[in-house]
Amino acid sequence: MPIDLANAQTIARVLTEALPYIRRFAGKTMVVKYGGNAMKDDDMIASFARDIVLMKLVGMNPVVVHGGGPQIGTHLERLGKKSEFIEGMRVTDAETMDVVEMMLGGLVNKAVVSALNQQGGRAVGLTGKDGGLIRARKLLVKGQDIGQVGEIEKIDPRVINHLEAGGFIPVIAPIGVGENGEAFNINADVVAGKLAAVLQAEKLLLLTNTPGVLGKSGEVLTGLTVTQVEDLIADGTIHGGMLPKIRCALDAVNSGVKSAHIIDGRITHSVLLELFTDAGIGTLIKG
Ligand SMILES: Nc1ncnc2c1ncn2[C@@H]1O[C@H](COP(=O)(O)OP(=O)(O)O)[C@@H](O)[C@H]1O
Ligand SMILES: CC(=O)N[C@@H](CCC(=O)OP(=O)(O)O)C(=O)O
Repeated sequence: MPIDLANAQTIARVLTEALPYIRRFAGKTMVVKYGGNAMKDDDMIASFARDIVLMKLVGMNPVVVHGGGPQIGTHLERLGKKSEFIEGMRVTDAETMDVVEMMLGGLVNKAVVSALNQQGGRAVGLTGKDGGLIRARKLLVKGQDIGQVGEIEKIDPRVINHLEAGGFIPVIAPIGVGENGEAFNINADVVAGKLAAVLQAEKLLLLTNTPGVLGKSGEVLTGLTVTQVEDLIADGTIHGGMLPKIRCALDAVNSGVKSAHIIDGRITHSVLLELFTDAGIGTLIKG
């Protein structure tokens, strides 16, 4: 079959345009948080997996932290349990904690691992219990006990470093371990933010189900300062699941992560669009 020269040249042009970004980011750690809302179907997961495997193959070190809030919710409903959220955190009794550990550490983690391996990656799934990765203690939300919800006490990144050195892609479920070996449910954004800080990542990418942080008229906000964010929280423009996201993005950039991005994980190849274009997509938060 004769070569379609125009098409081949377009592919060559796209590849060479990506070259400066590939050079800039080679060897750099990128923490990518993949929210449960952005993994609604197999095509979405496959497209995400291709982006991550490509990042790895061109020399970056992607570390994936996944959520699974909607998946936990669906399973709890099947069991006749309704969830309550306070400040974006799921109130987690003992029975809910079992479901969280089953869904995040089991089904969701393995779906992401499997999708990455299907695309030619070598992914390894972990929870914060593995290798003592995430040490946690009970989180009190405004002084209130909301069950087995954890805050991070310490991250020991050695297991991640070993995996990276061996060419593996770590895929982390946001479950922490307490001092007595008990499991804690931790918001995935919080885990991603802290991990990005500990690893001194180049970027923290938070993939969700909105085009970014939206203002009052539905416009995508970008280049937000701490004061602007506090105002948007105070007047209710930022609420619910966006609260932990924006807070951990700010914490990450204040702890040395070069930039944090809240992007639409429903868009095909959103990760590559963010990494390989000057303008990027979604909401950028810089230190
Ligand atoms: N200002 C805002 N801009 C965008 N989304 C917002 C805002 N305030 C609240 N949200 C809510 O936050 C949600 C994203 O958080 P969440 O549902 O926890 O997603 P994920 O599962 O990706 O972590 C959005 O779908 C939206 O309902
Ligand atoms: C304490 C807390 O709320 N934990 C979350 C953990 C999963 C998560 O964060 O998932 P998404 O990123 O998909 O929202 C939960 O139980 O839903």
